[in-house]
Amino acid sequence: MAAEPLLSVRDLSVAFGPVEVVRGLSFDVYGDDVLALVGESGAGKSLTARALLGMEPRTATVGGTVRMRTATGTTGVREGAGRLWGRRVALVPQDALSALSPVHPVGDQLAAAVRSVRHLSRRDARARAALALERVGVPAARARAYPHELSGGMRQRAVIAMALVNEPELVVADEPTTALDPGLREQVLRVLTEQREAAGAALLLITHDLEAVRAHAGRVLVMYAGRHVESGPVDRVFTRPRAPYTAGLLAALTPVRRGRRLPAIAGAPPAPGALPPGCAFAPRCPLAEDRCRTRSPEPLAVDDRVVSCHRWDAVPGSAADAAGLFLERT
Ligand SMILES: Nc1ncnc2c1ncn2[C@@H]1O[C@H](COP(=O)(O)OP(=O)(O)OP(=O)(O)O)[C@@H](O)[C@H]1O
Repeated sequence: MAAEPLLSVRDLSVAFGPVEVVRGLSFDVYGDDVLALVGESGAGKSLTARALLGMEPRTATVGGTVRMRTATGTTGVREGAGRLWGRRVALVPQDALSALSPVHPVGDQLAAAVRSVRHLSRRDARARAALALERVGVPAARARAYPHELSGGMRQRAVIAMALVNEPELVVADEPTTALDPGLREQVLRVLTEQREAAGAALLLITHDLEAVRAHAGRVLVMYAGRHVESGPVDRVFTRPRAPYTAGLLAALTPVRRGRRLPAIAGAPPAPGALPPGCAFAPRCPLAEDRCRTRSPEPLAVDDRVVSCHRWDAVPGSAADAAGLFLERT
């Protein structure tokens, strides 16, 4: 891992009017990283990604800083984030149709993207586009197809090619395979991770699929109700979660006691604007005590990770035992 992060996010907040839906979020992405962002629906994962790209909704107010390392060693800031789009940072969205124009063949769209950042002839740009499509498994002959003429899997491959064609340093993929049939998801995700590796780009992967995180990510950041819960190396966090919320999420992966699995943590996250005082997870947490209900935990460096939980040292030492905390309550 490079000593200096490619992307540094500090105290990021995203608010709609008085309601903060992302709050005090800090993390780094390194040049060779696959960082997964996980958490239940509404945790603020997509808005975090959009804010990094300068693509947040117009009604949102973004605070904090996002800095990106430049070739000269100085840093860029979020004020320029809109301009980073397409060149240094690229997005793979959930829905391929929203990323592609319905009225142009995919090859032409890729070639236009190439020409938007490079002075190349049409022919050279088209050749580059065809190569990018071939790399992700879209045969050259399909470059002339319109998006609606491609299958869902092929379309998502084309979007991955589009994201990588201008050799970005960071790819942000927001649930890149959710819209696909389950059988195709792993295949397309593998294409994305292999291609980003070949291109030497870092990947910020937003997903609900914890198996995919285990298979493809090096580090993970768990969010709850817009805040940081736990972050660190996947192999460590998945085998020994330090925050009860992480343990509860992982319970879906870990057979606890006589093969029983927990389908989901009981209860639901709080609505934005109605967060309880203290730790937002306290009402659902089997380990919560008084201080959890009154004081919000600050991120703390513990061994190989950062954890935002007052009770981290009371979490059992294995993922299965920690998941068992939640089983007691079902
Ligand atoms: N344009 C908007 N206006 C107001 N609130 C919004 C807007 N977009 C998102 N939100 C709210 O912000 C919170 C975080 O949304 P976000 O889409 O980032 O969550 P997420 O973690 O990506 O969820 P999912 O996994 O379902 O995609 C949610 O409670 C959502 O309702």
